[in-house]
Amino acid sequence: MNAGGSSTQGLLLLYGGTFDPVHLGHLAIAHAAHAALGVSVHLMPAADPPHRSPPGAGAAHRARMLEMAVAGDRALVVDRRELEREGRSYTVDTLHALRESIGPLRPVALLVGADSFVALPEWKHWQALFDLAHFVVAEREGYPLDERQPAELAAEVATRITAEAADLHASPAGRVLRLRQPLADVSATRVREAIRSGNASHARLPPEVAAYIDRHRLYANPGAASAPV
Ligand SMILES: Nc1ncnc2c1ncn2[C@@H]1O[C@H](COP(=O)(O)OP(=O)(O)OP(=O)(O)O)[C@@H](O)[C@H]1O
Ligand SMILES: O=C(O)c1ccc[n+]([C@@H]2O[C@H](COP(=O)([O-])O)[C@@H](O)[C@H]2O)c1
Repeated sequence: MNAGGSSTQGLLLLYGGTFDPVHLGHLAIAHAAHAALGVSVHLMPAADPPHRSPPGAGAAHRARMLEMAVAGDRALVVDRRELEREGRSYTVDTLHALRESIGPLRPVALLVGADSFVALPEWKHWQALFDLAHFVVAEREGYPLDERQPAELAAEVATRITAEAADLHASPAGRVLRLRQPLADVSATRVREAIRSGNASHARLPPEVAAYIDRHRLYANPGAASAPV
């Protein structure tokens, strides 16, 4: 198998998120996953993310900021599949639709942060996800994976964990790889809070994204979410 990623049969690595807005922590783990797995990372903004209150910026703004953040970066691409679907962006629905188009054999992996992963048992049909994709779990400041995993998740992980990236290229789904990247202590919540309270948050953002937020006055007031792109 070609682990280099250009083949249509190579590992497809999806990185779903609200990206409200995309920040340097997101880009750091995407690059770490690219380095570990040798394939491009498809950053997939959720149109209507489950299990959280509505984003501060509309989907069109969030996708535009992502496109600016990855422009010219050959390791990262924006994947718009969840923007093209009505209703809540449940991951299991996204993966079923993907499997209908690519079939059962191509390896697929989902990149998630440790805080998302420890909440996996709250996701829709969470156990079915392991039949559809691998997981690549990025460590995150404040979320020690070994301590925070609920027992039902730890039981699933115990039989699936691998330290070998090659295992994710060798089967379609079902393995869990831990990504030990340098931690970037950044969150979109803190970025939004800083902007709302009048503080610049540029150090945590790609410069084009910071300029876009300023230009469209995003996150400064509640009406900005649906303002035109
Ligand atoms: N600094 C980070 N380190 C590791 N993982 C991260 C980091 N920031 C985000 N992630 C992961 O990226 C994915 C998408 O995150 P999301 O867009 O919700 O960003 P966030 O910073 O967690 O946002 P918010 O504060 O609004 O919840 C999630 O799986 C999350 O765990
Ligand atoms: O499918 C679910 O039930 C589900 C519940 C929570 C989160 N997710 C997905 O997990 C990814 C990260 O979510 P978030 O809220 O941290 O941006 C994003 O792709 C979400 O759609 C999915």
